[in-house]
Amino acid sequence: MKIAIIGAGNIGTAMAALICNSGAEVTVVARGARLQAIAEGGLALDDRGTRHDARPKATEALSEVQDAVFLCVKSQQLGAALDTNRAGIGPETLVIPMVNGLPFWFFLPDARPVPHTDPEGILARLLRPEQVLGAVLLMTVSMDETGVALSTNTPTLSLAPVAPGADGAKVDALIESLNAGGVVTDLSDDIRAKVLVKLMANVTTNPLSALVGCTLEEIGQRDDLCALAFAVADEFRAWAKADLGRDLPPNPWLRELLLDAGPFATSMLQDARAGRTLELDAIARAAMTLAEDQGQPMRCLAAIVHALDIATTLPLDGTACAAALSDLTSLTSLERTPS
Ligand SMILES: NC(=O)C1=CN([C@@H]2O[C@H](COP(=O)(O)OP(=O)(O)OC[C@H]3O[C@@H](n4cnc5c(N)ncnc54)[C@H](OP(=O)(O)O)[C@@H]3O)[C@@H](O)[C@H]2O)C=CC1
Ligand SMILES: CC(C)(CO)C(=O)C(=O)O
Repeated sequence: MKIAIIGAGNIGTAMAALICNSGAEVTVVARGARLQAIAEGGLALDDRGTRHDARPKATEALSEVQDAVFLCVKSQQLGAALDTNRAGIGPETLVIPMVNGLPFWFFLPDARPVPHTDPEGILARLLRPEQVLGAVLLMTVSMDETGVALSTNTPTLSLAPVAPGADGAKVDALIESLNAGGVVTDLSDDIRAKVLVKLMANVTTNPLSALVGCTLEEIGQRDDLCALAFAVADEFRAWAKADLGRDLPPNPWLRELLLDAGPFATSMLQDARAGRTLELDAIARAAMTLAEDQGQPMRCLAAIVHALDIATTLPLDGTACAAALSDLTSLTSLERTPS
């Protein structure tokens, strides 16, 4: 199989290093110094002490049609990444956006749009719903200063066509390649349920972690942070039930997950520390807007997003952090006090 990975950050590097083990012909799309480094020295993943070194092809843009293309960029970068690589994506190419957040395809094949996820309409224009595979990746990856991806758990991936009419044989062949490379992959019969559970974990932790500079474990351990995460979870769960008829796991499940995750800096905290754009549109604003449209605004999440929007540096330092936490905590206690 010809498999391309667009984006050679945390997830793209980890995926490329593993898929190269499978015998597939792998091409990585990167840019700038990262492209040069991969072209010259390959790339590597260190999975809890086991190292996977790989020498995929490296290019600035795809020029040959692929069997499958993994989009390993941030959600707000999907449109531009697709556009630049149009030559590698034919009508039969499977396209797998490996992003967190509420995905642009969530309501397909219905026409209902997911706000904030395809602002320029590029994804809708360039992709046929039948060629898109929804993906939920459970993996924690960061990168060391030499460009080696570091992961702390076995990558587990769920995939599923987002609309009827997908090429089932090609999907099966892709799943076989992924498993052969060491990405534990299944074909999900309810990918949207998995998206919502993963998003509940991200929406409750990523923005908060970027604001106050805490790891997942710290959110689980500190009562003040955990209360805020739970307040967002309550809002998100209420929207998912009212709008989508979906039940999501309860708060004790969330706390267990956070404590089990250990001292991991979320991808949004990594972005905050590096001064990069935060992935708030897909992870927070999409669901916030849908909930607002339903007359059920997510006030606590909106307050965290507002605090991120007005911050001059992120994560917040000592005094600013204490003030923001005090404001947020008073908001959640007001919400929980019956009038
Ligand atoms: N890290 C994690 O543990 C997890 C992350 N995720 C999700 O996975 C997705 C990817 O995250 P992550 O890997 O951490 O993000 P990174 O920011 O580490 O990687 C994104 C990479 O894509 C590159 N890129 C962006 N646009 C293009 C383009 N047009 N052409 C080529 N390269 C491009 C960026 O390059 P440049 O630096 O040049 O901009 C960067 O190297 C996100 O949605 C994230 O939320 C999901 C599960 C876990
Ligand atoms: C690994 C995990 C679940 C941590 O929140 C994540 O998806 C992220 O960092 O974006």
